Amino acid sequence: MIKLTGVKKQFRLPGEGKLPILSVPEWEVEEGEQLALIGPSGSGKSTLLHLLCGVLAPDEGQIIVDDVPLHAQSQAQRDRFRSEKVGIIFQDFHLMASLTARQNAELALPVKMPKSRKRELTAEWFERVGLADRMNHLPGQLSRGQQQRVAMIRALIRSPKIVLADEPTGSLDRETAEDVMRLLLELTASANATLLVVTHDLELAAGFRTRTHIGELNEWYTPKGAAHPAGGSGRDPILPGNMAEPLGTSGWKGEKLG
Ligand SMILES: Nc1ncnc2c1ncn2[C@@H]1O[C@H](COP(=O)(O)OP(=O)(O)OP(=O)(O)O)[C@@H](O)[C@H]1O
Repeated sequence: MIKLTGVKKQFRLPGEGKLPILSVPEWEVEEGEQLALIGPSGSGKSTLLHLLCGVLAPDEGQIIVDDVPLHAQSQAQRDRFRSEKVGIIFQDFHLMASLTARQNAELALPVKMPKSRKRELTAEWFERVGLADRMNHLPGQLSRGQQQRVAMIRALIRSPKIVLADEPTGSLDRETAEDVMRLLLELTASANATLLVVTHDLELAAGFRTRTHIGELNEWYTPKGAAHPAGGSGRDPILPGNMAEPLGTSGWKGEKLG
């Protein structure tokens, strides 16, 4: 579903030359996989999401997402790819304050879709996330957790093949964060969408069966395919207390990439 080969990304800083950000020799994510992306601040997690949805292009290497060679596409082609195939969820929801929750969700639907179909689809989705009675409220009249649920509907309503979430629970309290993450995992699993979540929350990351850690110096670690120490529960008892060490050396039989 996602395959990166020899990807390099750097940014040009005025007066300072080029700053290397990401160097990914090889990395694959399978269709339907749910993956937490963790790593220190500034290690390039958001940059990676921007490359995967085509906002940015790599300086070198190949990025193939759902059979689309993004590295070989124009910005316009990548923009079309993003609107058709990718759902994106942000830490701060990015809802339009002057539109109702339902109107915000409808923004993601094709302009040409009949209004009656839009109404039907949004009603179904608001029911699914438990907000059927809040559809006509403005974002400012909703709690932060409810706003993130609306943003989730907007990201998922077109049934994207890939869902990218950048710190989706970063501005929520613990209980709400857990609820929102649970819902995101359930909704993407039932749609067989591939989910990548950037998070600093190690407790939430521990709930993901697959994780990739980007460390200092662009080191990549992934426990993909490793036997899970916690058996069937999907939780890694090692991770939260052991973040001084990268995942690949923490007791997981992690495969170090790069
Ligand atoms: N447009 C840009 N121009 C120059 N430098 C940039 C640009 N975007 C990001 N960077 C730099 O790239 C590095 C990686 O940024 P990025 O936002 O991807 O990291 P991150 O791992 O998501 O960090 P955080 O966890 O703090 O959000 C940082 O040093 C950042 O300053």
